[in-house]
Amino acid sequence: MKQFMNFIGGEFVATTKTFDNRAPVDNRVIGKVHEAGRGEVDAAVRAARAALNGEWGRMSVARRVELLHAVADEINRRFDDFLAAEMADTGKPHALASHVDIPRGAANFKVFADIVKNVPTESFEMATPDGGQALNYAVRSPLGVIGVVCPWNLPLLLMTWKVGPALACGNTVVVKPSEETPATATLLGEVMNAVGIPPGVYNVVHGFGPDSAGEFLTTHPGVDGITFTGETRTGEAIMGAAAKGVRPVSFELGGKNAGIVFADADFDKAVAGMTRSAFENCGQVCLGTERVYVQRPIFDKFVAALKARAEALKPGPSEEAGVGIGPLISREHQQKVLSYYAKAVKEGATVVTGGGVPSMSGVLAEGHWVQPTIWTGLPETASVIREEIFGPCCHIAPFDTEEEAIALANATDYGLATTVWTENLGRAHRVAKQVQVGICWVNSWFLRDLRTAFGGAKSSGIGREGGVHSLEFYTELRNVCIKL
Ligand SMILES: NC(=O)c1ccc[n+]([C@@H]2O[C@H](COP(=O)([O-])OP(=O)(O)OC[C@H]3O[C@@H](n4cnc5c(N)ncnc54)[C@H](O)[C@@H]3O)[C@@H](O)[C@H]2O)c1
Ligand SMILES: O=S(=O)(O)c1ccc(CO)cc1
Repeated sequence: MKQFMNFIGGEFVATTKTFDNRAPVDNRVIGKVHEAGRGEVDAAVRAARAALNGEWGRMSVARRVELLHAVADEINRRFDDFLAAEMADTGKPHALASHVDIPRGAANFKVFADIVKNVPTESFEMATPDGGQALNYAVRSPLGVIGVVCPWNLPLLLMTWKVGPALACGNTVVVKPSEETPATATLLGEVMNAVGIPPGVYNVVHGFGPDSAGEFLTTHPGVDGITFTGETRTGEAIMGAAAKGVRPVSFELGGKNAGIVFADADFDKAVAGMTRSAFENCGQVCLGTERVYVQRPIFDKFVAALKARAEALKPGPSEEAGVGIGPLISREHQQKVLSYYAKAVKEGATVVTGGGVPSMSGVLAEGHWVQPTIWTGLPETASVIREEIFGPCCHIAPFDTEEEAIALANATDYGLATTVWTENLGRAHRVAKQVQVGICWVNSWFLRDLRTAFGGAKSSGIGREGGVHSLEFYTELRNVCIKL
C-alpha cells in the first residue's frame, strides 16, 4: 500500500494518524495519507522560514531560475510517474492527463522562472524643492512564507501554477494539497531533492480543511500570505483566518460559467467547443460551462448535436482506449452531483440526455461515475442554473438578442469565465467587453497563455495571477528614493 507522507525540510515525515486515499474509478483504497497535525504544520512553516533566511534567500535570481528549470526537466524525465500518480488519484483519461495536467505542471516552473528573470522594474527621476534631483527606483522582495491550499480537479497543474511563481519570486512554500489527491504534490518533493532545491523551500502537509492541516496552515502566524484555489465558501473561511495579522490572499474560487452561441457561429466548432467546456474532466473544471445560451434559430439543432456528443463520450478507466470521460473525484461528490440531477427533474427540467449513473461492469461498478447530462426548459431561478455543480452537466436555454444573452450571462454571483461563439467580429468584441468575468474566450475554450492575467470577478476570486501579474501577489514592491 502506498504511503503519502508529509514533506518537511527536505524529508518525508510520517505521522500516526492516516486516512485512506481511494481510486475514483473503483473506490478501492490505493494509499494511506499521513495527516499533519499542528506540530507538523508548525515544523513545515519553521523549515520554510529557515530556508528563506538561509541559502534560498541569498541565492541569485540566475541560480534560482536554473534550479526551477531543473525542476521542470525532472518532472518531464519522470513524466510517467507523475502521469500514473495523477491518473490513480483522479481517474481522468490518459489523453487529458498526458496532454494537459503533467506538461502544464512542468511548464509552470519554466514560464515563471523566465518571467522573473526578464521583468523590469520602474524608475522615476524627480525634481526636488531645492532645485536638485532625486531618483526613485523599485525593488521587489519575496513576500515570505506562502501557504498554498489546493483543490483536487487539476492537482499538479493548479498547485504548480502557484508554487512556480512563488519560488521564482524567491519565496518558500508550505503546500496543502487536497485530501483527495495527495500523490503528485508528494512526488514533487522527490523532484525538489533530486535537483538540489535547498531543504525547506518546498514543504507539503497533508490533511483536510477545518480542524486539520488546512486550518492549521492558514491560521499559522508564521505564514506571510495565502494563495488558495477552491470553493467560494472555503475562501470565505480562509479570508477570516488571514484577517489575523492582515495577511494578503490570492483566491481562485468557484464559477457558474455561461456559454453563448450565436446563430452566426461556426456550428460544428461551437458544438465541439461546448462539448469540451461542459464535459471535459467530467465537468470538474472551474472554467467549465454549466449554463449554455443558444440563439433561437439554431437552438433545436444545437441541443440535438450536443446530445449526440454527450452520448458518444465513453466512460471508463484512464488507460482504456477510446475513453472520453472518467469518474467524479469521490463518492461524496458523486452524491452531490446526483442530488442536482434529482433537483433538476423536481424543478421541471426536460432531461435531454443522462441524468443518472452509467452501467459499469465488474469492479468499475463501485466507481464514482455519472452520466453526462443536458437539461432544457428550466426557469433561470432553478437550482441547477444558479448553483455551481462541478459535474458533467449543463442547462441549455434559447435567447433572441445580443443584449439578452449578455444579461443572462451576467445574472450570477460568480464571474470566472465565458465562452462566446460567433463569426461576427464586432459582436465578439462587444460581448467580451460586457460579460463580467475574469476571462472571456471567443470561438475557443481553455486556451491558456501563461503570460496573461487569470482570476475571477465577483464571487469567483480576489486578485490576478499569471505572467507579471503573479508578481503582484508573490512579491512586495518597495520604492527607493535617492536624493542626488
Ligand atoms: N477559480 C479557479 O481557478 C478554480 C480552479 C479549480 C477549482 N476551483 C473551485 O474549487 C472547487 C472544487 O475544489 P475543492 O472541492 O477541492 O474545493 P474546497 O474549497 O472544498 O477545497 C480546496 C482546498 O481547501 C482545503 N480546505 C477546505 N476547508 C478549509 C478551511 N476551512 N481552511 C483551510 N483549508 C480548507 C481543502 O482541504 C482543499 O485542500 C470548485 O468550487 C471549483 O470551482 C476554482
Ligand atoms: O490558469 S490555469 O492554471 O491554466 C487554470 C486551469 C484550470 C483552472 C480551473 O480548474 C484554473 C486555472
